[in-house]
Amino acid sequence: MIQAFDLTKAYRRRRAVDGVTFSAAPGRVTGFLGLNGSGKTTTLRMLLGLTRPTSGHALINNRRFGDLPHPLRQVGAVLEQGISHPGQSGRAHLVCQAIVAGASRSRADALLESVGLADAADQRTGDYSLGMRQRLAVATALLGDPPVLILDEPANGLDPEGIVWLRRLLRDHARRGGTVLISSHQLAELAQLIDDVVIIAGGRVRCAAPLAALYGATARLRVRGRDPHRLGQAFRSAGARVTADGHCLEVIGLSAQDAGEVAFAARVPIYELTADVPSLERIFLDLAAAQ
Ligand SMILES: Nc1ncnc2c1ncn2[C@@H]1O[C@H](COP(=O)(O)OP(=O)(O)OP(=O)(O)O)[C@@H](O)[C@H]1O
Repeated sequence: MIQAFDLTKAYRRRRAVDGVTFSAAPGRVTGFLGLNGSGKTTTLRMLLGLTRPTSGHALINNRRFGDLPHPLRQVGAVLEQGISHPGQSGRAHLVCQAIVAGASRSRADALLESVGLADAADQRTGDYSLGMRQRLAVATALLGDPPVLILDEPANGLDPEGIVWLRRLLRDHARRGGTVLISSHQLAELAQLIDDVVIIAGGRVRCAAPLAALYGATARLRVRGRDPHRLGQAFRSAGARVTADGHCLEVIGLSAQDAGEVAFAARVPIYELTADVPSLERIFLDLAAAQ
């Protein structure tokens, strides 16, 4: 579990992060989205005890990062590239890090295999491509087999096969009860991976919700039924915004399932019900723009 409570970071007078509160739950993948400069990296660094908050605090599994007894066994992080010495081989880097994390050499070898770097293990990391460095960073994060993963743009530089691999890895981690917090600009990819979403803009959280609820709340339904007037009233009573378009109604604020239930309760037969669900990209841009 990751919890941020009113996290604030000011540089000189400017607040890069301003009262950020959210949580990322075990068993779920949480996407952390924001435009460039919105405060994502600063927030993630505060979660990991790398940047001291001006105010507020963060907990990982109910403790501040600095109070975790075995931090590398509790949290794995991918924060930036260039974590390894360019003259060191991938294997040497991972074996050194395994010693720090209290993991075995055989775990390092197994991870090289599972991230697809076995054949390149003895190459200098300075000669690695961006995608290979990302794979090595993910392997490093997994060394201590931590339940919590915090990943800043881990898909950067990964080819399509690498993205599918990462998606599987993170979903499996969550399925086993792990907590995953991931920032990414690749929204279409992210939409296939995440359960919950936190959107940050100008250092503030604009939205924190399950992705399904966000889609439901922003979906535009087109409904045609026997009695548009009565149907419109029933939808409005259920809290939706309704506009009439000829014999059809446009409904915002209800999921297709809820709209069906409302129509059933109002005893109005439905002839047609289609949902126009906006993409995560559209939702994100609308929320990020509403500063
Ligand atoms: N050490 C620092 N000193 C001064 N300002 C900083 C520092 N670190 C970050 N900032 C500022 O804080 C704001 C948020 O930066 P941050 O790196 O957290 O954004 P981000 O959402 O991760 O952006 P990106 O997607 O481009 O990586 C930016 O305006 C940045 O210039």
